[in-house]
Amino acid sequence: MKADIGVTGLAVMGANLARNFARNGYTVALHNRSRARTDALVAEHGNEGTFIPTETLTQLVENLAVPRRVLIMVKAGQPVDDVIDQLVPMLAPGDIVIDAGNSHYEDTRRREAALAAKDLHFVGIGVSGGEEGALNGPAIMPGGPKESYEALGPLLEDISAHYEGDPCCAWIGTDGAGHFVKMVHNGIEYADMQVIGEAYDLLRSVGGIEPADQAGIFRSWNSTDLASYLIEITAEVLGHVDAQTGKPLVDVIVDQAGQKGTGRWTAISGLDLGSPIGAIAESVFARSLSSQSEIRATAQQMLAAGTGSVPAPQDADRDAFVEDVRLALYASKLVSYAQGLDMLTAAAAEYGWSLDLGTIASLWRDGCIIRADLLDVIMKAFGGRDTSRHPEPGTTAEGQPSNLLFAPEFRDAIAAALPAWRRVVATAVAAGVPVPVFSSALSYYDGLRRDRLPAALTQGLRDYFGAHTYRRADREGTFHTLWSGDRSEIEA
Ligand SMILES: NC(=O)C1=CN([C@@H]2O[C@H](COP(=O)(O)OP(=O)(O)OC[C@H]3O[C@@H](n4cnc5c(N)ncnc54)[C@H](OP(=O)(O)O)[C@@H]3O)[C@@H](O)[C@H]2O)C=CC1
Ligand SMILES: O=C(CO)[C@H](O)[C@H](O)COP(=O)(O)O
Repeated sequence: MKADIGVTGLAVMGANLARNFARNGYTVALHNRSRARTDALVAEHGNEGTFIPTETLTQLVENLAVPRRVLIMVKAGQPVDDVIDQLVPMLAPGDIVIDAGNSHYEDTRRREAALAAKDLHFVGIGVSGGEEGALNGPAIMPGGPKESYEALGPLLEDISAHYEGDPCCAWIGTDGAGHFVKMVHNGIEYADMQVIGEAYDLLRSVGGIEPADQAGIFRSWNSTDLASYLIEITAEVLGHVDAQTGKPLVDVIVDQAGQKGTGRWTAISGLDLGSPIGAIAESVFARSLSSQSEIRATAQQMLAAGTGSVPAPQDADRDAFVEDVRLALYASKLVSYAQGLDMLTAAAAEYGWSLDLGTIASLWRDGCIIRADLLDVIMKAFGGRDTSRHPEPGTTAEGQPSNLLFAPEFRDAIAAALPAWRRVVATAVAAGVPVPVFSSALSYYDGLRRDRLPAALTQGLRDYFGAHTYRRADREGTFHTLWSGDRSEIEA
């Protein structure tokens, strides 16, 4: 008996994906660099399906049906190259190598080109959903050659999450497109968590609402248009009491947020593409600032003067404040999604990918960390799922808004939230509570809408010190003012 797929790398994600394939009726060959993980998986879960444990990559390959499908789920970076280098000499044209880790999309582009030259298919897929998603159904974002999706897609769709019958998996685009989309998913994930954190901080620092009571507030918000996995688990975390101290767990956890790199990559790519993704970038910087423990400790002594404060709202005012914060959170969240999707459009143009925003939003409706009711509305705003990527019926991508915020339902929602959003940012500034994403998102929104931006002055200054020239609003051409001469204007 040959296996339908081989999985190498059996830590949290690989082991759970392998079990997911097996539970869906596929025969799975298993391999891990150190044998112990393979043995543990078979010992603990061998009854969940048909596994073929192997000791070496050679054995793994020998046990695969043709075309061979090998899924790599090892630590991102050099380990992926190491495994590919070992696998390639053992594979034959038409075989498929799948990298399902959080690899950088440029690495995926490089690896895809190298394997294509050997007539091998290399498929970089983004997987989201953490440990539980990997086992029970993650969101899957596969890139790579479209023809490889014929041999691989059905397996991936079977193990993916499903939203109202639609698999949360569809071919995304060539080479690194799948990993790029997963990277942006994570960038949005960073912003989502940061706006939740800012809401929590405001409710506590200004509203005087303790974590246990906030758990109830977040639980109630999960029945509004904020309904999402992250809001749901926020209620769980805020409601959890530390068994050792009796304090809310959130008060015991060190306030320094970790990061493994995908958020940073999103911010860097945004800069490279010229995409204004300030809300996402601010969420990365917020984690960086949180981790600067020494400088923060010094600043608390050196920069103590002028700490803001506002009176805590009482009773009815408090309810109004809570609702204001909810609306500010929702508006800021919409802006970060708009920025992430806008960045996908920029990347599609840069890399020649045909990214369909409706399809991408549809994949994020379930299984992934940013899953939210909102994503079904976003999918519909972008014309639904592209049927050419998936056999299910759907509408065409024609008439898509050029920015999420232009879709009527979101334009109206933000307009309704705007007064509350401004009040919340103003209150936060007065109280000295940092709200980098609430405020950056609001500035993005205001910046988009403003008829004249101070960029005109920036251009004037650039022309003054560097003869960088400027365009005029009243006629065609490029101009330079002779600043150190008679200050007449010449056509450049
Ligand atoms: N954890 C999560 O929630 C998510 C993780 N991901 C991504 O999935 C991938 C796997 O994540 P996770 O399961 O957490 O595992 P880790 O990222 O912790 O990687 C551990 C695995 O990599 C193997 N490994 C490390 N170096 C090498 C090497 N040089 N050669 C061969 N194998 C090596 C380890 O083998 P050994 O046992 O021998 O040490 C082990 O199987 C990562 O890219 C991660 O970013 C994606 C979505 C969610
Ligand atoms: O990909 C994921 C979820 O979608 C991983 O959990 C990833 O590790 C999250 O990023 P970070 O560790 O930087 O918060």
